[in-house]
Amino acid sequence: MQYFPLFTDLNQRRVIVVGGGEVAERKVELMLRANPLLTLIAPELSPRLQALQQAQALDWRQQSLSLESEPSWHADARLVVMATNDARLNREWALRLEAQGVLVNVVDDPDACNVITPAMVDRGKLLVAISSAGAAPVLASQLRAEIEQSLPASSAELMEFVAGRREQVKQALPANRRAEFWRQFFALNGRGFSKNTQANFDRTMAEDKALNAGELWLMDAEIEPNLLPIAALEVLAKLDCVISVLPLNGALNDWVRRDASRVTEMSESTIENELSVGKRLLFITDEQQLKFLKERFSQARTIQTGQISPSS
Ligand SMILES: C[C@@]1(CC(=O)O)c2cc3[nH]c(cc4nc(cc5[nH]c(cc(n2)[C@H]1CCC(=O)O)[C@@](C)(CC(=O)O)[C@@H]5CCC(=O)O)C(CC(=O)O)=C4CCC(=O)O)c(CCC(=O)O)c3CC(=O)O
Ligand SMILES: NC(=O)C1=CN([C@@H]2O[C@H](COP(=O)(O)OP(=O)(O)OC[C@H]3O[C@@H](n4cnc5c(N)ncnc54)[C@H](O)[C@@H]3O)[C@@H](O)[C@H]2O)C=CC1
Repeated sequence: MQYFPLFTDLNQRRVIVVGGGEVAERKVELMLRANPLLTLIAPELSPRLQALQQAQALDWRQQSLSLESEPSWHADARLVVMATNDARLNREWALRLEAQGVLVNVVDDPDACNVITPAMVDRGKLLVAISSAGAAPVLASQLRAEIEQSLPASSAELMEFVAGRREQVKQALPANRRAEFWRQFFALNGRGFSKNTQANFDRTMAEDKALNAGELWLMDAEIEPNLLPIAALEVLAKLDCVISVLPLNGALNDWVRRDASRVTEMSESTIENELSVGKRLLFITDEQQLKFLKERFSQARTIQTGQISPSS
């Protein structure tokens, strides 16, 4: 790797472009997207640069730079782009700037650069940068065009949407489930923003919660344990807690996971909390309370003789 890619914050940082021709124009237009304080040093400006100067997008210092110029010309610059048609001047100042640790780009002289500009796909917060280290700018440009195709213009809006919901996802999901959440969201939504994006987000969130939520099982206290289906035994063997006023009868007690806790009651809010951290609960109670729990917890499933109810 000849160059290491880094993304530089140029917002309100001084950037100086030397030269006012076609190349300077292209670099200025690119860099203005990053909102720098832009100074242009050149004796004359191309028509497009003149228009930008009139729109106050840049400061123009109308002068020629020379090898004898005072170094103060670049005093506050974070980045300097040398884009005159005087190759010797470009290179000489580039070497001096490099020696002082200033970032410098020389448009037609990679050896004199300590930074080079990649081909880029700009979708707001999402930015793809492609470099060939100067070996093949045309290939970088072709790849850029290919990637442009796979990222709709509305990707930028999608990035804003996603950035605005990162905190919500952090709050809602533990760290080990967030990456999977986002993979599912992008698989469902794709890379563009549409009127369905919010619904796609909500659906992914709901599915993730359902997938990772605990289980609430209901069983009538009158049930005859020997008539339970095999599937019910598997459920019993994985329980975290059994809630039952009466002690469990012998066979049932054997089938429930040995270290599951046994309690005689549990409040609605405790049930909610336990389910939200993935606990598996079994309520053994009378018909009336079962009915109440079924209405209160829509995800509840019932264990009956001969069958267990399908998941909702
Ligand atoms: C080192 C670097 C310095 C810098 O500018 O930062 C540099 C140097 C040089 N470019 C030259 C030529 C061309 N450059 C392009 C195009 C782009 N050049 C860009 C970047 C860079 N060019 C940096 C390295 C980037 C990297 O490879 O990682 C892009 C990616 C970004 C941008 O400039 O915005 C932009 C594509 C943007 C896009 O399409 O997305 C084309 C094609 C065209 O114009 O259609 C040609 C003509 C074909 C050819 O000659 O290959 C020459 C020879 C000049 C001469 O003949 O004298 C040199 C000097 C040399 O090689 O010595
Ligand atoms: N135009 C192109 O597509 C390409 C150009 N290049 C090279 O990039 C350089 C710039 O190209 P262009 O912008 O097309 O040239 P250009 O001739 O259009 O512009 C050069 C600019 O530099 C200014 N300038 C000259 N001496 C100066 C000094 N001492 N101080 C301040 N400003 C000064 C001029 O006033 C002019 O505005 C040239 O060396 C060229 O060979 C390289 C690759 C492609």
